[in-house]
Amino acid sequence: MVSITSAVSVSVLISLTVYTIYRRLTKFSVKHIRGPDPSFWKGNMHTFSYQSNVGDLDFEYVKEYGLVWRMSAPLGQDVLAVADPKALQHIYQRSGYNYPKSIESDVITRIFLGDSIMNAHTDHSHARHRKAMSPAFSASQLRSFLPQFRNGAAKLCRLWKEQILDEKPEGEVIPVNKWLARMTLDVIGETAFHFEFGALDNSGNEVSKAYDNLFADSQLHPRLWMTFFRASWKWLPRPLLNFVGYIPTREYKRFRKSKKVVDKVSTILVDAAIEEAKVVEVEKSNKDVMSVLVRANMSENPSFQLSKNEMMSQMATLTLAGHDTTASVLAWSLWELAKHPKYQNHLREEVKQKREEIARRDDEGDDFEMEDLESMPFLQALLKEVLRLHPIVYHLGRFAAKDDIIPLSEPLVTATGENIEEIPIAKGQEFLISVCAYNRIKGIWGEDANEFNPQRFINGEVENTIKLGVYGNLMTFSAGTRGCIGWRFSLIEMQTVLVALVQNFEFSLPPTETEILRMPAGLMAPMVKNRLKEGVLMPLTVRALSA
Ligand code: HEM
Repeated sequence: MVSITSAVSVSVLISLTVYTIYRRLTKFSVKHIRGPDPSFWKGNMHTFSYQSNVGDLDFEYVKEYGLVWRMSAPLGQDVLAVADPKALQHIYQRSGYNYPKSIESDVITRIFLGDSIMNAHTDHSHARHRKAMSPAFSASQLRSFLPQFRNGAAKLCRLWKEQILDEKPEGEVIPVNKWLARMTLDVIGETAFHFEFGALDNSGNEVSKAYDNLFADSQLHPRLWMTFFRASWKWLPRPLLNFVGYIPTREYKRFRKSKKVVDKVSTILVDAAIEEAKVVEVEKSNKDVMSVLVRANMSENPSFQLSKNEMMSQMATLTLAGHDTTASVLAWSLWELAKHPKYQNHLREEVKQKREEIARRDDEGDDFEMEDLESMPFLQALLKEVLRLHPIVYHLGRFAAKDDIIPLSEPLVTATGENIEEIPIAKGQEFLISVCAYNRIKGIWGEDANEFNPQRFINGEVENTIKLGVYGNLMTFSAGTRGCIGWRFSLIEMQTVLVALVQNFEFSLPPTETEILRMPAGLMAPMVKNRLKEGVLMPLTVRALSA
C-alpha cells in the first residue's frame, strides 16, 4: 500500500516538474526575443558594467532589436531588457506590487541602508513605510524647506568666491561635483534631520567622507566572480543573504563602513526626534522630515508603525538618496550649460527678468518663491532635458511575482521574423529596465533625442501619448507605487541652486581637453577619461560675475 502511495506521489511530482519545465521552455520562454549573443557561462549582463559611457550598449541594442531585447545572466538565465513605454507602464503603474525589485538590488541596498523603504518588499511593508514618510514630502512641507535650499546655494556661492575666485578674475577650474555633493549633504541634514553636517565648511567631515566616491569605489568595474556570485543569490535561502554584507570584499567593506558612520549619527537624531515629539506641541515642533515622520508614526495604527531601527534606516536612505542624486544632476546641468553658452545665457536672462519682476512686486525681499521658480519655462525645460539625457539611476531591476502578459507599444520582431504585440512571461522572469534607453526613444522625444535641446519641452515637440513616470514623462525618478518620493524635493532644490549659480557665475569647459565619461558605477557617475583613479569628477571653469 505504502509503495503504491509512494509511486503515485513520485509520478505526480515528476509530472509536475516536467510540466513546469515544459511551460518555461515553450509557452513562457522568452528565447524568441532577439538580443546580443551571450556566452552560456558568463551571460552578457556584465558588459553593461564595462561600457565607458552609460547607455551606449542600450542605444545600440534598441537600434538593432527594438524596445525590448533579451540579455543573459550567467548560466543561461534570460533577462528581458525593457525600454518600451507601454511595457513599462504595465510593469510600474498597472500591476501594483506584482513586479518586485530584483533580489540583487534588495540585498545590496539592505547592506548599506538596513530595513528601509527602498527594500521593503511586501506590499504591506512598503505601504507602511510610504505612509509614514509621505507627510514629510507634502507640498506645504516642501515649501517650508525653501529657506534651507536658498541658504545652501548662498553659502556655496560665497565659499566659491571667497576661497577660490576672488583672486582669479579670469576664473578657475573647480571640481564642481565635490562641492555640490557637500552642499546637498548639508541641505539634507537641515531639512531632513534639523542637523548640521557642516560638510561645506569642512571637506574632511566624517559623513561626507563616508559618502565621497561611495559608488565608484564599490560598484565600478565589478570582478567577474562577483557577477557569478550575485547571479546565484536567487537560489540561496533568503536568510543566508543577510550575511552577504559580511564578506570582506572592497564593496561590502565600503558599504558597511558608511552605514556605521551614518548609524552613529542617526541613533542620536532619531532618539532626539522621538523625545521632542513627546514633549513639544506640534505647532512649535521642528519641521524637518524626521520630526514629521516620527510624529506621523506615533499617531499611526500600531500595525502600520515603523520600528526605531526602520526609522534609522530611513535616515540612511534619505541621506544617501537625498544628496548624491541631486548633486549629480546639478553637476550634469552645469556641464550642459558650460557646453552650450547659448542656453546658459538664455537661463541667466530668464533669471534676471524674474528677479526684476520680483523686485517690482509689493513683497519684502527678493527671494525666488516656489511660484516664481515654477513660472520660469526655460528653467523647467532645462532641468527636464538634463534629467532626460542624464538619468543617474540608468537601470532598474525587477522580476515577475506571477505569470503575466506584457503589452507592447509597437510590434516587436522575433527571432523567427514574427511580429508580436505582447510577450507572455513566467513567474520569476527577470527584467532589466533601461531607463537610459527609454529616455532617448526618438518616437517620443523627437529625431534629435540624442542631443541636448531643452526647447523640445517648450515647443511641444514631445509625443507622450503613454503617461509614464512621476515627472515629465521621464523614467528618471522611476514610476508608480515605488517611484521616487523625493522628486519634488529634489526639483525645488535644483531650481533654487541653479538660479543662484547662474546669477553669480559663468561656467565653461576647462581649457585643457577633458573628456567627461558617463561611468557605470551603480549610479551614472561623471569621470574624466584617463583620470579614472581620481574617482567621480566634473571639473569646470567657473568665473565669478560682477554683481
Ligand atoms: C535627481 C534626484 C533623484 C533621482 C534621479 C532619484 C531617483 C530615484 C529612483 C529611480 C528611485 C526608484 C529606485 C528603485 O526603484 O529601485 C527612487 C526612489 C526613492 N527616492 Fe529618489 N531620486 C532623487 C532624489 C531623491 C531625494 C532628494 C530624496 C529624498 C529627500 C529621494 C528619496 C527616495 C526614496 C525614499 C525612494 C524609495 C521610494 C520607495 O521605494 O517608495 N530621492 N529615487
